[in-house]
Amino acid sequence: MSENPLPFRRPAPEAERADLPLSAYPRVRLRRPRASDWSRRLVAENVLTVDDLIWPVFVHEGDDVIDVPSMPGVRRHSVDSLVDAVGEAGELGVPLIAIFPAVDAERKNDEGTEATNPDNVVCRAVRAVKQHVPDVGVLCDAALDPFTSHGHDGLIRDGYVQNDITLEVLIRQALIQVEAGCDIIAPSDMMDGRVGAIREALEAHGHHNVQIMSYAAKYASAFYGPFRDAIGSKANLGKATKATYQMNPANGDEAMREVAMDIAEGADMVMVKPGMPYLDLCRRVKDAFHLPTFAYQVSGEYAMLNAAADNGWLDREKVMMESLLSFKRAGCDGVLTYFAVEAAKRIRAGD
Ligand SMILES: NCC(=O)CCC(=O)O
Ligand SMILES: [Mg+2]
Repeated sequence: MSENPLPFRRPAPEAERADLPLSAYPRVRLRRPRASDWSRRLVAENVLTVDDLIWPVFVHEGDDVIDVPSMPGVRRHSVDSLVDAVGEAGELGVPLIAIFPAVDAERKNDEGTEATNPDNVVCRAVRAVKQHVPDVGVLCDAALDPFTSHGHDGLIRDGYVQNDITLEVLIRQALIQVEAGCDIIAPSDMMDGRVGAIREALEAHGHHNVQIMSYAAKYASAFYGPFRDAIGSKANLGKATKATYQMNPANGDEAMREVAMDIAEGADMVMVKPGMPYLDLCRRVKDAFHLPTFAYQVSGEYAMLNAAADNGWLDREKVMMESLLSFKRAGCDGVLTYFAVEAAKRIRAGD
């Protein structure tokens, strides 16, 4: 544990105190190692590599490719154009993509039944990607929000998103995605018990090596707005809140309980979401649990950096790289980011 369990600070013994850098100036000058580029590189504590990048992508039923206005540079792909885009990401060395569907309105209903259709657009996209770009890992969400006419992640009875009946649907959704070739299931619904339920079903069906990356600490955040434009769920959700299942941004200790529960239920890796406003949780989770830990730099974070850059207020490439490096410094093993391909290109170019 990094926290000091004692309620008071132990005074440093004299010998230790003599080594404190502040008292040692000018013997100690922290600027010495910063004086040249080679030295800054030599002592860098963290580095962002292409292996740290997970690329979220959008796919829809049509043959056209549609720009997402609130996420400059992000597109809703057709299955064919998705395969090409993933091919390019794979060439750059991006290890994993996350596929999100924009589902046609007429396929949505209150029960989200399209989520369990083995020929839905997610499964078709997974099959196509695994056929043409087999060396890139594929992650799929388990959650109903892209498929429900109310935009919630679960089934509603008596005006409440019900936990236990939703689990049954999530299990079926996870299984069809795995049968289509998905490598990692990422439950993003925040129902209690979903990781255990999905893990049990995967084991029972012989899918022993399918990993679960749990959206363990997923907050009821206002930073998801542009994502809802991209998958077309914003109008479905309207002014409704997801606060009865996603976490309160005020809470940190509760996130630790969420993570502990998901690990106990069989998660191989966990995620904190959103990213930049929640870096404290990344650090706490990594320090406490020592398992692969990821952050999702969500659509609103991407949109905000782009909007400022488009106004000339920020240097887009620099804030992209700095924001991604901050996830490594906070203890993350990797980051889901809409910048993944661009960042990979920059890393490959050596700058
Ligand atoms: N389950 C995936 C998301 O909800 C993504 C949110 C975002 O990028 O804003
Ligand atoms: Mg949970």
